Amino acid sequence: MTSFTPPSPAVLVLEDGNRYVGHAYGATGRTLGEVVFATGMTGYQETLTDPSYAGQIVLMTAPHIGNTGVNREDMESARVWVAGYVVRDASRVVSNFRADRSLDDELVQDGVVGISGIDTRAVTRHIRSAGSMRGGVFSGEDFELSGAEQLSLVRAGAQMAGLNLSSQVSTTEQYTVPAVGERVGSVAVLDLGVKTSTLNHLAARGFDVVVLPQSVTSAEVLALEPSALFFSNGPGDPAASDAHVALLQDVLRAGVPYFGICFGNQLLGRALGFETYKLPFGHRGINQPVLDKATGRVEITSQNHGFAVDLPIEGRHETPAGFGLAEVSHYSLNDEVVEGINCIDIPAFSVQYHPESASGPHDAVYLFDRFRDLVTGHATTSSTKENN
Ligand SMILES: NC(=O)CC[C@H](N)C(=O)O
Repeated sequence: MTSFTPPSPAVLVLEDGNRYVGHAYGATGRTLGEVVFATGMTGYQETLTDPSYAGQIVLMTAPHIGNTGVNREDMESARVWVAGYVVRDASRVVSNFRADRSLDDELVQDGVVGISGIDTRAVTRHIRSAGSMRGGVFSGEDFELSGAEQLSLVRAGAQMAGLNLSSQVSTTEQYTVPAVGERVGSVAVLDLGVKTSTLNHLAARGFDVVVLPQSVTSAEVLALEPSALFFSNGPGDPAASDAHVALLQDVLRAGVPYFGICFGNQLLGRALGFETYKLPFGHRGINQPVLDKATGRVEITSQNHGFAVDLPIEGRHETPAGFGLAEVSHYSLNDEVVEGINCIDIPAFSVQYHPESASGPHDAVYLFDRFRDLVTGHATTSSTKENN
């Protein structure tokens, strides 16, 4: 006779007092973080291993999660980074030829507390109107805590606004990913939570990719004499990253070409002297429409951000930090949030979305070619200047 073990209970508690009871999934215990929703219908493994999600309890709107398991090739970093995971229906069967373990096992291995059986549509609709907020998932013994105790733990948790998380996700040692094919130069990458796909895209454009810890100084970056500088995506509030902003300003003043993705776009905005602000519930998904103003082309993009640069989408703007003119190159067709910055007078640009996708459509991959062309074009211009 087989015996049925009922799933053990878990609860998702939001800081406004809302509670959603479901089943324990992944590691058992307690976790706190900012509750955000992600709308990608595919690609949960890439989402979970994107370091930008550190400190966040991620809720998937796709109702069925885990069916393709976890495999080695789709890791965007060495581990799952989300602080917690909320799903509707956790697949009990792994069904993919590439899978080498289940998502449940992966979450347990990385100590990530999750919850399944949640009406994720209801939570998403609530967050969409009330905004992202702090929350907690409680299972095992922590499920037995009183509702009041759970709520006070949630309310004592860190707010995402003002949080610097770079040191939690960055490499501590410098390492290099060698250029693939014909070498065009080297790019210094500030690892603020970089994804593997991004490094591979840069290497595939002929760059030796020198990945640097987030604690590096501008003097150390310049001593490497890189052909270009790149700032990655990453978790936390860009307004709490003053040291990275100062580093970027120093390197831009030295004339080094720059490309930034997501956090790297927000930090370029700040380095130019503009402000960033927190969005009500952010953009997280793989079908976010963005307009490329220069071409009029609409790109369907992969996104994951809760903050944005405060800059009018029309016109060119004098940069308060003295880097000449800058303009918005791309903006969101959903809500006109800035999705890209182009500098007119210095060789620097960035996008708020994810051209490396992983997961998501490949519409924006041309930006890596644009970066290579900026660097090689720039090298030609400087050597022409030197020759004259
Ligand atoms: N993916 C990212 O780089 C995210 C940037 C920043 N942490 C945000 O939430 O907006």
